Amino acid sequence: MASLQLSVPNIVGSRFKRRPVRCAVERQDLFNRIAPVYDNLNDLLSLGQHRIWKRMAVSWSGAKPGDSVLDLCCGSGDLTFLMSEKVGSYGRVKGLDFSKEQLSIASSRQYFLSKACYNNIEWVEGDALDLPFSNGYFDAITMGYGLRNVVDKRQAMREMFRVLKPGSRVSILDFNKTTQLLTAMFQEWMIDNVVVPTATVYGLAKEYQYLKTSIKEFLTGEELEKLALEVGFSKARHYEIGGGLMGNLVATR
Ligand SMILES: C/C(=C\Cc1cc(O)c2ccccc2c1O)CCC[C@H](C)CCC[C@H](C)CCCC(C)C
Ligand SMILES: C[S@@+](CC[C@H](N)C(=O)[O-])C[C@H]1O[C@@H](n2cnc3c(N)ncnc32)[C@H](O)[C@@H]1O
Repeated sequence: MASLQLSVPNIVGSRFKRRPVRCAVERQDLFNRIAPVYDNLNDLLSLGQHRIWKRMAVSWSGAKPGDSVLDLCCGSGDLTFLMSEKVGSYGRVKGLDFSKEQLSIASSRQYFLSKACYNNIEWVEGDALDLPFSNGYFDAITMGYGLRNVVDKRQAMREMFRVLKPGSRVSILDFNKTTQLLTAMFQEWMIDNVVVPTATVYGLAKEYQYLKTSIKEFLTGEELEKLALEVGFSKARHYEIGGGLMGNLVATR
């Protein structure tokens, strides 16, 4: 088990080849700020349901024992740990994120959760828009609640296509920009009347208000499928889950 230095987590060095744009720096700062409460608020505000949605995303990725896989925008590592269990000790998992604080939480969790297979995880501080990996490197990719947060969704999709092996899949879980009026109204009501008031207790109101604007600016399931096909994926299908509140795009290279 890698020795953990809590102050300096076992993260591979920064692999930024270009400076993130201002908007990306603002998002980087946002996720650094919410890192200490992120996991607990996800459990509380989704009544633990997000763990089911994440397991579905990992299953859809097609990851199997011995694979080399990537969890993009890994944050505190929820999907990274699930992918680690899926590929086992002979597999390899890279969890990439540009938030040092999120990666620090992930690295600490790896140490305290201390499952043998978690030795197969490498944490990488990097940019989803400029991945530090070779073409055709991964057997599967997951991206949980990341695509909505990157400043250039097309570039992120291009990079996922580039680093995937032919015939392999990417599984992208996020909020669903639903076209169902009642679902949209419920989603917005929950954010306004439950999520943001709860986050306010932690002094994070504006960070969680961002959820609403980011969903409004996101792509619908149909638009996500179209984007995946445009960048070169051979197949793309968006599944609505969680009563339509969430969605998962599965695309095959
Ligand atoms: C795991 C979830 C969200 C992750 C997440 C993604 C972001 O882009 C953020 C941006 C800014 C701040 C926080 C996040 C963030 O946490 C989904 C579940 C957690 C949500 C915060 C709760 C959403 C509530 C649903 C709209 C309604 C749930 C109804 C029912 C209890 C299942
Ligand atoms: C909502 S969190 C999702 C974390 C985790 N995947 C999960 O499902 O809980 C979004 C993550 O994306 C990261 N992120 C956003 N834009 C990024 C980029 N361009 N490169 C790398 N990470 C990015 C943030 O730092 C944050 O940790």
